[in-house]
Amino acid sequence: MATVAGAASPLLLLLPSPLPRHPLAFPPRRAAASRRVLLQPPRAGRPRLRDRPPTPVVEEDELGADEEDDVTPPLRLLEPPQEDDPFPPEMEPADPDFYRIGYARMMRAYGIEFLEGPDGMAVYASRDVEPLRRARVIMEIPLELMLTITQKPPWMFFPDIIPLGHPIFDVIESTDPETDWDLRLACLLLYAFDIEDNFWQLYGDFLPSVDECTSLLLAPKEDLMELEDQDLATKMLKNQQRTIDFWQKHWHKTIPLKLKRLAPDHVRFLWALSIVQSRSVNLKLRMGAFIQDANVLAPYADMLNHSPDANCFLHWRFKDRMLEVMIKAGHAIKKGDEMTIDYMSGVNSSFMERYGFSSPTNPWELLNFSSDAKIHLDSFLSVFNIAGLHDELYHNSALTLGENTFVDGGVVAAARTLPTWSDGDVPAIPSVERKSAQALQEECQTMLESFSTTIQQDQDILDSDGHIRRTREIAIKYRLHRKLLLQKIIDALDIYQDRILF
Ligand SMILES: C[S@@+](CC[C@H](N)C(=O)[O-])C[C@H]1O[C@@H](n2cnc3c(N)ncnc32)[C@H](O)[C@@H]1O
Repeated sequence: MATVAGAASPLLLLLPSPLPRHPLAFPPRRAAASRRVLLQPPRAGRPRLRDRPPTPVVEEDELGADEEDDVTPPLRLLEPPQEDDPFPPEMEPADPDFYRIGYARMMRAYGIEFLEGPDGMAVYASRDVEPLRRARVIMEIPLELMLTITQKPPWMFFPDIIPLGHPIFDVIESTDPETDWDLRLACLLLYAFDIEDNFWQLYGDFLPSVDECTSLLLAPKEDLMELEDQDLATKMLKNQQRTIDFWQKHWHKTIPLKLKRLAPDHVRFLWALSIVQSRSVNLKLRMGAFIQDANVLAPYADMLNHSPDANCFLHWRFKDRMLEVMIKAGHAIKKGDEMTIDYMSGVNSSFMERYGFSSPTNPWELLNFSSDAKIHLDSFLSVFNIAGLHDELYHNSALTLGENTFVDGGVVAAARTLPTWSDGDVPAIPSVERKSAQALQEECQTMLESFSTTIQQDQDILDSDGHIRRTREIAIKYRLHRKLLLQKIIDALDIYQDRILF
């Protein structure tokens, strides 16, 4: 397995040498391909170019509740002392950490490695971690390595890399900060790529290329049709059009070269927007006395994949403006475990719209049943050892013994999406329950048959040796995942009928 450890760091280029080599440094651009060792062999026609180490909402400190969260250094401490204006003797020494801000701070990581996995680059534990009473930091990313744009006017971006008068400034200024956060961040990202030796110019080599990106913004119409979800396909076509309209409006023929070269064609802009949508996080930043909601691209943390049972979360450390990735308290980690965060609680179509992936075991997935049949909620939950209320259904897989791995996010989704009833202590009548379960199974079967392909046919397409475009692959997976969930619900209703108590 390839790790990024021991390679030369693009960060070093930003720093006055000599500096110690960072253990998590990425390989330089030219070496990237040769250092690659994959967990899975690369598929024909789609070489992975990267040894690369989100979008999720950051859990931030309760303001004022954290000991660390109290110092925003007063601005005057930023000013170098003037000869005729010495510091008054009573002035406190400045927090030395504050002066380390700038490109002098590097990303730090502990006990993890960045590896290629089945879902692209991902973060894995490089050692065991005992369950802890408190969350433990595994990555620290300083503010100055992140690209940040505030959501509300007066908008601010950070780092302040755009010189006054550069036309990209006006392009960003023309957007609506409330609705166009992604267009704005894409402009900032494209600009950062254009600055010689800027961190992002180097980090860009570790981002997925146009061919590797899973975003449906890059999907041709024929791939969108493979989704077999008209609503999602229409939405994505609209999103593509919005992006192309924006690009055409600002990248017309008469613009200066310094703007033109940022996105010479609309595909470049669509790609930048895909990167921003699939890798940014929302963050509350404290700017002096103000709290600002901001959209942020956080390098390295953006290599974390999603899981609804994530073992990590993101945390903004106000004191020294660090984004931390932390292991959740109480989680035991084994060497080789994937470290994940929870991007959001949403249905597969929402994940597809923003990130370009879906899951057959997404516990939040929903189906529309039209039948009047209902099964008894508590009986269904108790058969599968699921607890909780409708929006917080919970299955403790640690209690599941040995061979019984049937219960997964798909069964939790079944409990959430099946039409159910519950009436105080009124018990279920088994014969009525069985009839209802069968009616719901029939409806699932009808939904399955409404697709143009079967589960087997989809699997055959995905397993075939020929080259398959990334966006076609994820579109086929999306409809397959829906079918797998329908099949899972049918199987769960079989088990329910067998095990219902009377
Ligand atoms: C924030 S990035 C994570 C790093 C990414 N795997 C990479 O290769 O750079 C988000 C992207 O990772 C992939 N991804 C994340 N979580 C996933 C999951 N649970 N299943 C499949 N793909 C996932 C999707 O392509 C998504 O757009």
